[in-house]
Amino acid sequence: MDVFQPDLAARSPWSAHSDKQQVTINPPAAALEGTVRIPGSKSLTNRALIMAALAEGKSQISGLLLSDDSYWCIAALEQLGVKVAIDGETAYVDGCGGNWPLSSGELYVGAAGTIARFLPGALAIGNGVWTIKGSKRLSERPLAPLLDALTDLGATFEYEQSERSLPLVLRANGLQGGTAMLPGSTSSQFISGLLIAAPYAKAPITVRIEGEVVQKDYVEMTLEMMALFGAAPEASLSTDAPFITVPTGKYEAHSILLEPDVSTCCYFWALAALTAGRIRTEGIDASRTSQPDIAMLGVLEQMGCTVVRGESFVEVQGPERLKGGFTVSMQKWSDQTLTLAVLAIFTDGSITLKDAAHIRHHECDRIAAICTELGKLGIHVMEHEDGLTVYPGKPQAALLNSHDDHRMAMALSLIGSKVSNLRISDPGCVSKTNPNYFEQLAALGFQINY
Ligand SMILES: O=C(O)C1=C[C@@H](OP(=O)(O)O)[C@@H](O)[C@H](O)C1
Ligand SMILES: C=C(OP(=O)(O)O)C(=O)O
Repeated sequence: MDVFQPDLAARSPWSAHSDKQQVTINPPAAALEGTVRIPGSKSLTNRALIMAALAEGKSQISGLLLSDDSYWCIAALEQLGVKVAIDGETAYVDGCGGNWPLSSGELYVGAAGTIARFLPGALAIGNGVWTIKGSKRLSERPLAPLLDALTDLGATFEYEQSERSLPLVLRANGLQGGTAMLPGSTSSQFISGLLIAAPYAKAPITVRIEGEVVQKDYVEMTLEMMALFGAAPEASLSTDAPFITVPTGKYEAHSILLEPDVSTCCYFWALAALTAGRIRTEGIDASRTSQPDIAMLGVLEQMGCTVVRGESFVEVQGPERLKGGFTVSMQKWSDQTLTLAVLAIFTDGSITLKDAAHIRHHECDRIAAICTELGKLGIHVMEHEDGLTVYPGKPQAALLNSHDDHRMAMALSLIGSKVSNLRISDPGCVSKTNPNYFEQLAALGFQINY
């Protein structure tokens, strides 16, 4: 077994199964058929929580995700003195109007890239001294371009371990206006993080983006949410020199019902694809959602699935035989690279996934990790700098390592619909975005044993 220590300190009280060494998955006895209730979107939840906290007045956020990433977001906002009341999947947030009630303290953001990239700017608008810490992996993930941009706009950072990464101390003294430059190639979250804070700067901020933006739709999602909370950013994203200008102002409290998490839906749509089954997920209008992973549906159709896009549901029916033999650019929706890599095993031709070099900086080096784990199953894989090629094969049962990465665990679990006694280490890591994942599989007829 690999020597690999998950960072259990990043598991929140909303996690489950972090005490379990491994899960064994066996395929369901009957064809997969059913409706799966998917929890709220991580990306929408953390954006809404932070904007509601900055806003003037009381916001109601319904359809909230209850997972590690949202737990640490709420915990950090409470450390800043913001009152957040949770009732089921609804949060009531007493916004601070841009003046954080407290002016110093320590914030822990777990393993959440969204919080690590969205909070520094939001804190920099005020006056205070804040220590920000995160999981071991999050402390290795890139942050420098955002910190440099915030430094240029007036924030001061000191570093407790490595330069320009967590853990850090932020001395906030308001954000100046002006132009900030950010690269687009490493993480869209840097851009979102600066945009969220920008209305509270002392003068308008223009964010200029250098190079192509990975996962650009997440920037659009940020702009849409800012508009819902009353901001008026002006974006020009489709040009060679993309920029966004944000006028000064304040967010206004807003009541909002969040969509289910499309990234999580993808694992269930993939299960329908793999088993010639039929799975329906409720609450998503595929023609309107801003969540980029909705692109999965088009690729599933290319693989032979039948997809019904309802006004408030999506249903996927898998074919007798999945088709492969194509290349997909994952630049815009790279969280599903792992899911497609697993689907590729069970098709009639190799699949190449490209333009996803940035996922080497996610919860683990996802390209290296998926190649290693598929290799353990006897699957032929070619690793590329920006992706991988997966060749169809017959996986043998194995113990797979989830690399403390919720998407590794959820993607690898799909193999359990085809292979008996598939084992995955540290199943609790799914709680970053979907603590009840293995219970959802059990409800569909999988045998799940810890
Ligand atoms: O803004 C967001 O909510 C997200 C942006 C993406 O990150 P990167 O742009 O850092 O790749 C995505 O992978 C992540 O799951 C959510
Ligand atoms: C990359 C991801 O998360 P994060 O928000 O931590 O970047 C993810 O959920 O796949």
